[in-house]
Amino acid sequence: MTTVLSASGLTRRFGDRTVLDGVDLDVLPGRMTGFVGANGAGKTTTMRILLGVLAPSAGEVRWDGRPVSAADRRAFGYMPEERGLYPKQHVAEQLVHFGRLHGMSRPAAERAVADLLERLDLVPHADDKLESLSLGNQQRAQIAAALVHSPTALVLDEPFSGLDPLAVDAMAGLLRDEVARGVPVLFSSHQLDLVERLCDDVVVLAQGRRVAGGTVEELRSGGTVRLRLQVAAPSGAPSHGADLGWVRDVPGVEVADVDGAGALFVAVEPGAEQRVLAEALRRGPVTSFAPVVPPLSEIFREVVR
Ligand SMILES: Nc1ncnc2c1ncn2[C@@H]1O[C@H](COP(=O)(O)OP(=O)(O)OP(=O)(O)O)[C@@H](O)[C@H]1O
Repeated sequence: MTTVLSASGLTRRFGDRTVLDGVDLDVLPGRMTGFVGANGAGKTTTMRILLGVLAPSAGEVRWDGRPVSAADRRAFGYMPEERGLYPKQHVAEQLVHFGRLHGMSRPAAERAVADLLERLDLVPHADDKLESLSLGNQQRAQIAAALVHSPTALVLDEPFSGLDPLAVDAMAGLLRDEVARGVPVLFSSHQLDLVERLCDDVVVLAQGRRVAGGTVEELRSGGTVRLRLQVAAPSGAPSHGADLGWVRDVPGVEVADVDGAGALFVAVEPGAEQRVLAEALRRGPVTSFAPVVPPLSEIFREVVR
C-alpha cells in the first residue's frame, strides 16, 4: 500500500471567523504523523474535514492522488474528539457491530474484536456496558472501534489523552503495527514527548495556519541549536572548581546555563563557538563540546509564538 492522505489549502470559516486558513498536510503511508498545536489551533476541525464530517470552505482532501470519495472514507479509521461509541451498549457487541458496518462478516469481526480486546487488556470488560468502564478503558475501546476493520488510513483525535503509561504503550504498539502495514496514521496530541518518541513526521498548527512541518529530526535540528562545553575539573577539586563563568564574556555568545565544569550556550555570531573552544583549550583539557538538539517541546514554543 502506498497511499497518501493529503489535504491542500484547507480553509474553514464559521460565520466571519476563519479558523483554518490554507492548511496543507500530507500523511504518508507507513509513517506516523503527529498533529500538534495550541488549544483552538484547528486540529479537530482539520481532522473532521479529512473524514468528511465537516465540509471545508475551500481546499481539498485527496486520497491516492485523487479527490477522496465517500467509499474511500468509509475504509478509514477515525477516533473523533467526541468519541463514537454508545455508552449503554456492551463493549464487544458494539465493536463487532462497528466491524459489520464496515462490511466485515460476523466471524471476521468477532475474530478482530477478540484480538483487539486481548491486546488492549479489555477481555475482562468484553461484556460490560461501555459506561461502566473507567475513562481510560473507554478510550481503549474507542481505539478498538477505529481499528476493527483494518482501516486504510487512521485519523485519531487525541487518542493518548487520559491514558496511563501501560495503556499508552498498548496503544502505541497497535499504531506501530498499523504503520508497519503501510497505513498512514495521523494523531493529534498535546503530549509532545510522546509525539517526539512515536512520530516520524510532525505538523504544527497555530491559529489555523500550518507554521511548521517535516520529520521530527528536521524540526529539531532547525531550532536554536545550543552547544554544550564540558571541561575537566582540576584534579582533587570539586567540579565547581572549574568555573566556566568566563564564557559569558566571549563576544557573540549567549549563555543559557553555567554549571561548574559545564556551560550551555548559543553562538549568536558565526564563529563565536570557535572562540569559546579555543579559550577553553587554552585554559585546560576539554572533555566534550557538542551541539544539543532541542526537544520538540522547545521547537513548538518557538514556532507557535
Ligand atoms: N462549529 C463551530 N462553530 C464555531 N466555531 C467553531 C466550531 N468548531 C470549531 N470552532 C472554532 O474553531 C477553532 C479551532 O477549533 P478546533 O477544535 O479545531 O481546535 P483544536 O486545535 O482541536 O483545539 P484543542 O487542542 O483545544 O482540541 C476554535 O476557536 C473553535 O472555537
